[in-house]
Amino acid sequence: MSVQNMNGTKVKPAKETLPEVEVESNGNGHKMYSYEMLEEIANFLLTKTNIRPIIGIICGSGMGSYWKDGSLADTITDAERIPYEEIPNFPTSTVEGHHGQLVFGRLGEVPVVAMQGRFHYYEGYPLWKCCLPIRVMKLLGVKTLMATNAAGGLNPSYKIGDLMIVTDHINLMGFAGNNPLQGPNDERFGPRFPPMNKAYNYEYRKIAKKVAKELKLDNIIREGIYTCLGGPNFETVAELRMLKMVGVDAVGMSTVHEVITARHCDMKVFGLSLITNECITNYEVEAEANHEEVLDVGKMRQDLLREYISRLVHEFSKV
Ligand SMILES: O=P(O)(O)O[C@@H]1C[C@H](O)[C@@H](CO)O1
Ligand code: HPA
Repeated sequence: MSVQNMNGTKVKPAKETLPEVEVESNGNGHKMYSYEMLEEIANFLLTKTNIRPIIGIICGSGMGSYWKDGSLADTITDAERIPYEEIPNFPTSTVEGHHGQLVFGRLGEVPVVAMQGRFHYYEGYPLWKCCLPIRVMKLLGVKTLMATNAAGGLNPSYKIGDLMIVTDHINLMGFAGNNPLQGPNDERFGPRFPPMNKAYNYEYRKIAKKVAKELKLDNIIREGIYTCLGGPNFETVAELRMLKMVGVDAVGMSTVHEVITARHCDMKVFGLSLITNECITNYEVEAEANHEEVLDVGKMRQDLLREYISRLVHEFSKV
């Protein structure tokens, strides 16, 4: 459901959030959920479904979360949908294009759980809370995270509608001292100082390129470096020029902290960006980035994404 704001733009109405039960301080003014609380959330979900997912999929903006018919999350069979509002102590989605539910079911034979809607820093959630579902997935038995996102194409050779296999990321928010792993470390999830040089699984990336070739997607498949800014504003020309200089290929507002959280708890990760708009690095250009275009490109590519990701799930499940 959406309402119009004063400018006539469609926005999601604010939802009432459940009262938070916060038990541990992360030493930075924020409170975090304990391992036991996350276990409670996972156990609650396990009572709601018989599906035991091994792959978790995060649907990016407009990529299965908004366009109800034919979207990736709607392709899942034996689907059991659990709205975020019904999950105790779970955040809620506030962004248009992020439906706000977990979908348990199967893609082919493979048991999966899809997040039809993710949480972003700009919604007001601290990074650890944006990433809470990843740890819940881990406790559900998920071994592999497939994080998809909509992103602006900064690499000049990229075109709108291209798919970028993420080879690596630059954690810009981390440079500014903001990290989802900040605070006391619970070794049951992972080590205090996790390595990040193998963030995006090499084998998966090879498979993704092979499958893209088989599906004749060679002309739209790219590989590159993603970075996340806090949002919600899109970037200035000067910011984009700077990001280009340091080797960024695609710019978004998510994924990096999710991947860090997933790697911390030893999940294997695959990242995929849909290039939904061109990053404008020239003051003479009239066009402006906007969320509607992001959602429209998601819709334009939904059939292709559904086919590609379903194939990848099948291949990844064999590794
Ligand atoms: O959830 P993702 O990262 O796919 O969403 C991108 C970033 C912003 O949330 C939004 C901007 O249009 O799309
Ligand atoms: O150009 C962008 N910048 C940041 N986030 C985005 N998400 C989609 N497009 C963009």
